[in-house]
Amino acid sequence: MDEQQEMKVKNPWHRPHIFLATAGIAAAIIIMVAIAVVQNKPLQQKYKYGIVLDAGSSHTSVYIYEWPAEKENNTGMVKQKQACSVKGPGISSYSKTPEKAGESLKECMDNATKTIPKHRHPETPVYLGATAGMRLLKMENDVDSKKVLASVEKSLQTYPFSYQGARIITGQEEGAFGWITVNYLSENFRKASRTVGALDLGGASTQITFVPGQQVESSDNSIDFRLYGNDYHLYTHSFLCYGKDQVLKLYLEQQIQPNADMTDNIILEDPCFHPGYNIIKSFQSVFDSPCVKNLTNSQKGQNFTHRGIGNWNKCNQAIKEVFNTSHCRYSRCSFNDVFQPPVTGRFGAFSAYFFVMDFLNVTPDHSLDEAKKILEAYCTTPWGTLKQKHRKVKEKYLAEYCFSGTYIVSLLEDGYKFTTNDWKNTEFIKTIKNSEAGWTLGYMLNLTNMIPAEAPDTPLLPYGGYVSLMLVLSFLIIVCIILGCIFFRRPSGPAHKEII
Ligand SMILES: O=c1[nH]cnc2c1ncn2[C@@H]1O[C@H](COP(=O)(O)OP(=O)(O)O)[C@@H](O)[C@H]1O
Ligand SMILES: [Ca+2]
Repeated sequence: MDEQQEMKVKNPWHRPHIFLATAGIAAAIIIMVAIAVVQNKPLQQKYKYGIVLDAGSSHTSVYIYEWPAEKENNTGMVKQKQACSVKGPGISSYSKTPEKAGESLKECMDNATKTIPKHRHPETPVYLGATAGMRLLKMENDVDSKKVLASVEKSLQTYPFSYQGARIITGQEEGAFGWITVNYLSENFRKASRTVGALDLGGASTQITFVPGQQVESSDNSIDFRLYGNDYHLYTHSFLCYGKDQVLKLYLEQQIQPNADMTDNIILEDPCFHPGYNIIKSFQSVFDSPCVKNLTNSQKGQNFTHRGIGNWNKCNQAIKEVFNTSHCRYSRCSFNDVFQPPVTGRFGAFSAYFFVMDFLNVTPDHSLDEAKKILEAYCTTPWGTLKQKHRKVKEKYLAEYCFSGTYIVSLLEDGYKFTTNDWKNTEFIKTIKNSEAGWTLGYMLNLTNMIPAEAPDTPLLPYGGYVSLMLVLSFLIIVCIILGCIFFRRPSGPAHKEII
């Protein structure tokens, strides 16, 4: 055999079965790599969007939510993309200039137009829900409240989105949708875990919602949902006038005891305000709501001196007076003759609960007694010292944190009958996984039917597992074919002999 012939025989590529095997493995590797690349390539996510305006008593917020377009019915998928705080007061404050209510939304709605991709605009729903500020305005003046709603409606209809209506939501809706939001974001529905109760504190009303351990005796307080294959029977109540701004009016009304011939020299020595706090206020500014009594015209023009004395014990005692516990037509009540079963389980307390407790640095690690000590120290701090220390904090908030914090503790303890253990089970929260806790998300999920009543049929394997299994099986089949080729190929010809 000459040298050239020997080279030819020893070159493995000249043996078809080795060539076949190598080519097969290479093909398998290329296919696997190709699939892996396609699989891991960040697919261009297709998102859908929804907008909810929370028209609260003190201000309006515009929330934009987003969710992957293909997974609408999967709980845990909808997230808050953006929140925009509308400049100026809540829409109910525009009762005498209703056209300004609609105008006030412009900046945040223009923002939403920029944030949401243009091709999604026509299918993006927009909802406006107004809460207790508008409930009170409606009680006071139905025509004015309709004008305000018409004004915001007109403004929202000028945008390229799918306008779905502006309305005053009920207190039950506010409570129930807040509960849905916190449990949806905590994935308690999907995992069928124990739910958490929801506590919302606004400026004009406050809500408590939880799954009770006993029958709800009053139909007004009962609400049922079937979510993800489970039935939930909720207890919920909304106390109008017990948000932190309106309850301050109730409290001041009790403190001032106006008489028919009020003089200009009335001085209110207030234990819930700081020593050194001394401000002249008009009676009108306190008695300007249906939560408190009507003033005569002469009383309306008069002023009083609001003087702080910073006495936490007296403040706490005085606040308890806003809860009427003298009557209860049910087996048990919270206050004001409202049925309430004993609280049970964990609670998430949001909105003003969070703002106040966050400012006062009260955390779930503090016991109820420690929280009271912190409040006592804060309430007795002179007003001048506080203003020096917190120059950037709005003066109105700063002056009212003593009252609001003491009210929160009293609402939980004296109002809802929280024990020290229930307090430990309560967390003050602003957001869950970057989405704000509040009624808006639950409201949108409900109106868009995004939480299915029944749990969807889950595939045997998750998508990732399915792809991996298919890859492994394909690889094994290819290897088997190649081995089969090698194994069953009859050894023949001189080339084969010469290798051995
Ligand atoms: O930073 C803050 N510190 C203290 N209170 C705040 C802060 N931001 C908002 N608030 C208060 O939270 C409450 C929000 O109530 P909202 O306007 O939602 O009323 P509603 O829910 O009763 O209609 C108001 O009392 C408002 O003053
Ligand atoms: Ca609110």
